[in-house]
Parts: sequence; structure tokens; C-alpha cells
Amino acid sequence: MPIDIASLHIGLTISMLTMAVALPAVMGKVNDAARRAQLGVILQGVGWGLLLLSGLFPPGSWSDRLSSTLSMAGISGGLALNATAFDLWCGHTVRARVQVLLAVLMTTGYGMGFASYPFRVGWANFLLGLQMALMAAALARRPPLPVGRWRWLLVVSLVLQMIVTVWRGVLGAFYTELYPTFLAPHPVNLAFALVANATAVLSLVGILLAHRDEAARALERLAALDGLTGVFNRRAWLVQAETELAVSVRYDHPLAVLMIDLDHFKQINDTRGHEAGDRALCFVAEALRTAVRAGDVVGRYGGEEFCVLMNHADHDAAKAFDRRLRSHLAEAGPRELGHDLTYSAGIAMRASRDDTLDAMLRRADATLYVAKAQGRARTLDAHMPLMLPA
Ligand SMILES: Nc1nc2c(ncn2[C@@H]2O[C@H](COP(=O)(O)OP(=O)(O)OP(=O)(O)O)[C@@H](O)[C@H]2O)c(=O)[nH]1
Repeated sequence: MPIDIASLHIGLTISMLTMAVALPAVMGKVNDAARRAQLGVILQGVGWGLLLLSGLFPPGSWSDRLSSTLSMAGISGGLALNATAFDLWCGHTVRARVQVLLAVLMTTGYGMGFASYPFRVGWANFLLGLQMALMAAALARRPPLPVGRWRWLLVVSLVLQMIVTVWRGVLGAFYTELYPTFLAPHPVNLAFALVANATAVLSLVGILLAHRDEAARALERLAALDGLTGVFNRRAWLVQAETELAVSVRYDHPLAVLMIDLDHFKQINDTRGHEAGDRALCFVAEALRTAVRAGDVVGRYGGEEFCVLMNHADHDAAKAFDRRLRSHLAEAGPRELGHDLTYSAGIAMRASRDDTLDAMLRRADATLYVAKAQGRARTLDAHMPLMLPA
């Protein structure tokens, strides 16, 4: 059965334009990366449509030149946008400049050198191939974010596209008689049309999986955070703290847990309203986030109770942190909240290799209880003799 290359190209254009319409509809509310991916597909769809349209004009006419050049802009601009979307999804630094530069260079060179068929075909296909190669290389690099296997789907799709694109470039530039137009019944055109149709589907699946991957990560992040203050919730804090404790045992570095409970918090709610109470909780969470070092873990342990796990912190470091926090609340509290805000706290250090998080929390909690009983607004150490007032 003879295969009609024009029909395959029409099929590809219809697939791309259908994807361009379907993607925004099925992806729902999207972020920057997904928007770039959608726009990239739209541009490529329009690009392929214009390339087909150019075949209807007299070869070499101004309308042929205009629609062909615009089609190149659409295809390479779309690729550049998709490249930045993939960078964002993988957590790489976005390298938009190189892709945009290639797209501009390709389109300008193609438009200016349109009169020479070998030049324009070689130029366009080599630069498109380079764009695809750079995208595939970026996707193959180990991503900073834990992304799914969709990136390999896209790598395969891009490498296949790159091979047939460069192949077309070589034939167009150096063996022009074998490759007089992109619809000529040459095996490379057949291979290109088939690969382009197959990879359009692969790319669509890749984009949808990347989007789903990101949504799942966002949901996981959300599930780990306290809805009011944005610090870890109790469950997530415990998970993180267990990990840090295991690392501290393995490398034998000191580790402290500070358990904090705001003083007379009920009064704030009762006299100033629940919203003032919420504001105070957010203020404390922000103060904790600012005061801790990288690697420390802050969590809301209960209503007005927070826990801080301090990594590499000996007893002096934990006390210094407590002093910093206390003086910040004393100074900024009245200014930002309109009232004083103090807390009581208990510090528990990791005592031995066999110490557990549970045991440390129990010690910190018991110490906190004594701090409250001794009059509040103070921090006590679990390893010091604790004296309850008579
Ligand atoms: N506004 C607000 N209040 C909360 C939230 N979670 C817990 N609380 C309130 O925090 C208060 C805690 O009160 P208590 O356990 O009696 O403690 P306290 O008044 O701080 O007294 P001491 O701890 O003994 O100093 C309760 O009134 C809770 O309703 C919250 O998310 N927002």
C-alpha cells in the first residue's frame, strides 16, 4: 500500500492542533511550567499548519516565503518553550537564553536565505536538531527533583526526532536532488512523518505525566505542612526528626530538641479574639523559621506548641538559639502584634547512641512542664536537676 506523505503531515498537523486545544482543557489550573508546555505545543501545531499551507503557494513566492518562515518560528519557538517547561519540571536552572537564541537564529537565517533551498533546509533542520539534542541532554541529566520516568519518554522522543530532522538537513543541504521538497516520496520523509506522528503522542503523554508528577509533589508538600503557620505539621516533623536523629547517631554529632509552648495563649484568644491568636502563632512560626540554621527542623507540635530539632547543636548552641528567639519575641512582639508574647520551653540533648526521639520528646516535655510550673517565660534543660516549686 503506497503511503501518502502529505496525508501523514496533515495527520501530524491535526494531532498537534488537537493536542494544543486538548492540553489546556484537560490540565485544568496550571503553573508556569505547564503553561509554557501548553504554549509550546500550540506554537508547534500552528508551525506545522503553516508549513502545510506554504505548500499551496507558488514555490518561491512571497506568500510561500512568509508562511514557511513563520512556520519555522512556530516550530522552533515552541521547542524553546517546551525546553524551559522541562527544565522547570526537573528543577534545573532554566536555560531559556540558549534555546531562544537558537530559535531566533534559525528563523532569521531561514527567512534571509530562503532563496537557496539547500541552505534553508540544511540550516533549519540542523538548528532544530541542535535544539532537540540540547533538550534531550538536559532531560537526561540527573534532575535535582525526584521526577518520574516521563523524562526518559521525552528523551527517546527527542532523540528520534533529532535523528530524522538532521537526516533531512543533510539530504536537503548536500543531496538536494534526492530531497527536492519535504513532501517528496523519499524514505527520509516517510521516516520523518512516521516518527513525528509517533513522537507527538509520546510527547503528549510525557507532558501529562510531568504535570501529574508535579501535582503529586505539591500535594505531598501540602500534606506535610501545617495549614495555618506553614511549618511542618506534627506527623511530618516526626518523620524529618527521626531521619536527622539517625544521621546524628551515625556521624556522632550533637543534636538538640527544643519544645516550646506559648504562655497564657488562651488569654490572647479570649481577650483579643481567635484571629489575634492565629496571628501570634504565625508570628512565632516565622520567627522560628528565621532564627534556625539550614538543616534544622521546625514543626507545630500541637495547638500553641512548637518543636525545633537543632542539628549539630550542643547545649550552648541550643541555649544561644533560645536567647535569640526570646529577645526577638520581646522586641518585635509588641510592635507587630500589639501585645507581649512569651513562651516556656524544655531542651533535651541526644544523650547516647541508643537515645530515641520519643525519649527526647518526653524529657523535653517534662522539662517544659517544670518551666511552666516555675512561673513561665523561661527555658530549662532536661539534663539539669529540675525543681518543681513546693
Ligand atoms: N487562635 C488559635 N488558638 C488555638 C489554636 N490551637 C489551639 N489554640 C488555643 O490555644 C489555647 C491553649 O490553652 P491552654 O492549653 O490552656 O494553654 P495556655 O493558655 O497557653 O496556658 P499555659 O500553657 O499554661 O501558659 C486554647 O485556648 C486553644 O483553643 C489555633 O490554631 N488558633
